[in-house]
Amino acid sequence: METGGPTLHSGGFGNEHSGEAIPGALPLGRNSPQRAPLGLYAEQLSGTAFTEPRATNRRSWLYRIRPSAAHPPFTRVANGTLRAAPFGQGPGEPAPDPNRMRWSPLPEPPRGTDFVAGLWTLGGNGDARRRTGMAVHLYRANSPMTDRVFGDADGELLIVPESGALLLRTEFGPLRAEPGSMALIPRGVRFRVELPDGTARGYVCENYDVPFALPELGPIGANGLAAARDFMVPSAAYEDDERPVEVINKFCGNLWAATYDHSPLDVVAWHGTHVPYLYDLRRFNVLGSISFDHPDPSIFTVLTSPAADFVVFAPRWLVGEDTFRPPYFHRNVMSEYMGLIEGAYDAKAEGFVPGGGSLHNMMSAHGPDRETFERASEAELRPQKVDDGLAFMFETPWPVTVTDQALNAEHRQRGYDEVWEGLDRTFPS
Ligand SMILES: O=C(O)Cc1cc(O)ccc1O
Ligand SMILES: [Fe+2]
Repeated sequence: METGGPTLHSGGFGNEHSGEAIPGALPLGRNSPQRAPLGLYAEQLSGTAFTEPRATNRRSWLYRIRPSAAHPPFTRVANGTLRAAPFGQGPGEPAPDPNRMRWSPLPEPPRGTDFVAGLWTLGGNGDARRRTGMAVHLYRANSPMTDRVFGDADGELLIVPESGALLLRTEFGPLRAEPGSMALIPRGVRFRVELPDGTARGYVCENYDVPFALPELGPIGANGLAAARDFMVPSAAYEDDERPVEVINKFCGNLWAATYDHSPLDVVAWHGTHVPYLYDLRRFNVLGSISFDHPDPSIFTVLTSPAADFVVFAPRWLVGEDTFRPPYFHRNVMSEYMGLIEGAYDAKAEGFVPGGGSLHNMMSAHGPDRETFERASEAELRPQKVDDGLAFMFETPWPVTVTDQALNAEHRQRGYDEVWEGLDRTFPS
């Protein structure tokens, strides 16, 4: 039985939140009363070390019908198209590759593919066993998860829907993530994905590392970029289902499953800092240059962590005088995976399409394609609104090693280098 729909409340990213599906279910004044209210079991879920400083400590207390501990052994199940760090080290796995790469959207999945089965790993870095680095996944699904629930011990999941909404039924309550929003599921939090539109497609940044946080604002001041209060948390809702439910646990890169004799989404009340969030990317307060030059895209950072920044290219005005306005040519120590949620991106005239993606690895030279370069070099520099698309970037300090399936995918666009062909010399000889 589900109590409550996807009602949300604001309360600010990183704050102490709480939820209570039945009044009185949440203990007051202590976390572990001798007997928790309503016969519930108290359980702590720690996302950071117990001793982590207050500002970055993440933990929640869950008050549930049955303790998560009551389960039979986990056994290995097939990983499908999911892969994990370390990448590029197993036999036959591609070595880190400096070439620029671009992909068209994933092909349609077989009928009956749910969110977990539809996860397809593009690549990543670090090592899930050492809690460092990140992975880039895409997903495509045409079937809701039924009688199974997923939890990722390896990291938090930043989910970016591109097509089709996701109804994320989490231990903390439901979140409905539409294209144009992002959801953040903390490490270890269990959830089931339903598909209100029947099908869904999108991107996932799996962060093995220190959890995502809002970036500091420095000279920007007290406001701007993503506002803490725009991160919504679910209202508590629980399932009281005594039926077999398979819990899939992603652990050190592999999938393990155990069948519980009840739904583990049975949390009646909770409080804490280790909670799922939903954020509408159009709430992002875009800042930029109002004089000249194209700012570095770090100004568009929504969330940051040591392993990855999540950067959004949202509608904005370009007013730079005597300025080449699209992204400049560059070589970057950081590695850039980009995806497109809708429309077009101002550095690429064609080929970079919604549901597709590009990878510009550490120090690989990239920037505007020839067509964009020529157009922007001649453009009349009136104030111009860029509002025909929504793109994002997962930017990571370490090279992204792609998986064999990504390197050899039919939907990888061979010949991507050609977009920079014909940038002929104009320097007089
Ligand atoms: O390569 C890209 O398109 C991403 C990007 C955008 C930008 O505005 C400046 C630098 C950069 O890497
Ligand atoms: Fe770039």
